[in-house]
Amino acid sequence: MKKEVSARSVAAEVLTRVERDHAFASAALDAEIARSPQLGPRDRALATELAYGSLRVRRWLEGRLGRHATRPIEKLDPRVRVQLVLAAFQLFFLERVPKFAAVSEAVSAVRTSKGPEVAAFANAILRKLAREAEAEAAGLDLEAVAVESAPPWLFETLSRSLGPAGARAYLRSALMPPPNGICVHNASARDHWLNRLRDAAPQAEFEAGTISPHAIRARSAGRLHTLPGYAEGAWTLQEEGSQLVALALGARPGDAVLDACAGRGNKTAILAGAVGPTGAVDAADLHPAKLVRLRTELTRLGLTPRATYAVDWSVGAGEVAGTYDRILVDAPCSGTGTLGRRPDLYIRRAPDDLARLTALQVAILSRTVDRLKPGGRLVYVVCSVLREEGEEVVERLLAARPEMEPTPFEGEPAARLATEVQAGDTKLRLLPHKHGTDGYFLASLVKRAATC
Ligand SMILES: C[S@@+](CC[C@H](N)C(=O)[O-])C[C@H]1O[C@@H](n2cnc3c(N)ncnc32)[C@H](O)[C@@H]1O
Repeated sequence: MKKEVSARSVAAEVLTRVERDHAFASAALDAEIARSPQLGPRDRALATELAYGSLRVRRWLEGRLGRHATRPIEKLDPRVRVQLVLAAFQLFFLERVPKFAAVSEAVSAVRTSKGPEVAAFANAILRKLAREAEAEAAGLDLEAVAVESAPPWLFETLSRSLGPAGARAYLRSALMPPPNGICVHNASARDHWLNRLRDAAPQAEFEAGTISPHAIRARSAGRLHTLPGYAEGAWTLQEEGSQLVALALGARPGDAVLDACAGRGNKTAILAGAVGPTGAVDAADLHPAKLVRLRTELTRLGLTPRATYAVDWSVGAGEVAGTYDRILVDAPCSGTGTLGRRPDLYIRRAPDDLARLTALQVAILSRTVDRLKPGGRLVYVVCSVLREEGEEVVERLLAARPEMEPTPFEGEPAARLATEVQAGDTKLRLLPHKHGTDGYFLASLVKRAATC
C-alpha cells in the first residue's frame, strides 16, 4: 500500500532522521520535500513549521509527555516518540490545528506502525495533554519553555558566556524562526530591490537590515531564489550577520585577501566585490566539493576567485604559498549562535565537542597567521556565542603567537557596532535578541610589522 504523504508525515520523517541518525534537519527536510512533489507551498511551509518548531521545544515537550507516560519517553521506539512530540507541539503551539485532529492523526500513525496496543497508550497520554494544553497554552512562560528545551550542559555553558539572563534571552529568541537574509551586492540598490521584492511577493514581509547595508530580511517569502533579482545575480541568499562578518575584514580595493575557511563562498563574494579588479581573493577549504560550488556561485555573480585551495589547516598550509594583506578565518565551530535556525543542534551537539573544536580553531588560526603579511589583518569569526570558542581561543592564539595583537575593526559597520556594544572594540559578539542576526563572535587582529 502506498503511504499517504502529508505535511505531518514529512515532518515526522525529518524528526526521526534527526533523532535516529543525527541528520541535519535542513538536509533531511530538503530531501523529504523533494521526495514529495505532491505537496503544495502551504503544506511545505506547514511541514517546515512542524519539524523545526518541534525541534525547538522537543525537550520541553518530552518532559510534558513524560508526566503522563507509564514508561520513560526516551525508551519508546523513536517513531512513536516522534508522533507524540509532533502532536504535543500541535496541542501547545499550533492553534490552527484542532486539538482532536492533532491527537487522532498521531494515534492513527502509531496504530499503523505499531499496532492497537501502542496506539491506545499514545491516545491515553495525548488526551490528558490535550486537556492541559486547553487550559495552559495561552499563558505559557516561553522563556521557561526555551530554557527547559536546551540540554542543561548547554544552558550552563551559555550562562557562563552571556550571563544567566543573557542565556535565557538568547534561548527565548531561538524559539522564533529567524528571518531569511538577502544580500544585495550593490548596497546603494537595496531600496530598489526592496520595492521589487515587495511587489513580486506581497504576501511576504521584507525589511531593510540594520546591521549590514546590503541586507534585506525576508519572512514568509517561500522559495526566495524564484524572486526577481536572484537569477540576474543582483542579490544572493545570505544571513545578515554573515554579511557583517565579511564586511568586518575591511578589505579595500587592491588588497590580496585569503578566505581561509571559505566553504561554498558565502562570504567570498563580498570580499571579491570589495577588493575589485585590482585586488585578488583566494579561497581555501577542507572540502574540494565546496570549492567547486564556490566557483559556480561566484561565476553566477560575475566574480572570480584568483585561486581555490583544498587545505587541511590542522596539518599544514597545503599549496597556499603566498602571503596576504587580509585573512578571514570563518572557523568550524559548535554553531551555538544559530540555534534558532538549526534547532537540530540541541540533539547533535555534546559537551565534549567543545574541546575538539577549540583545539581545531587554534590550529587553523596558527597556520593561517603564517600566511599573513607583516602589518596584515586577520578577522577570526565563529557562529558561536560561547567564550570557549571566542575570547578563550583568541587568548590561546595570542599566547602562542606573540606577533599578533588585537586591533580595532576597520570595516565600518563592525567598527561602529563594536564601539557601541562593548568597551573594547577589537571583539564583537552579535546576538539574535540584540541585533536580529544569528549569533557570532568576531575578533580583529593585526600582525606586528617586523622591527629591526
Ligand atoms: C563555519 S564554516 C564557514 C563556511 C563559509 N565561510 C561560509 O560562509 O559559509 C567553516 C568551514 O571550515 C571548513 N573546515 C573545517 N575544518 C577545516 C580544516 N581543518 N581546514 C580547512 N577548512 C576546514 C569547513 O569545511 C567549513 O566550510
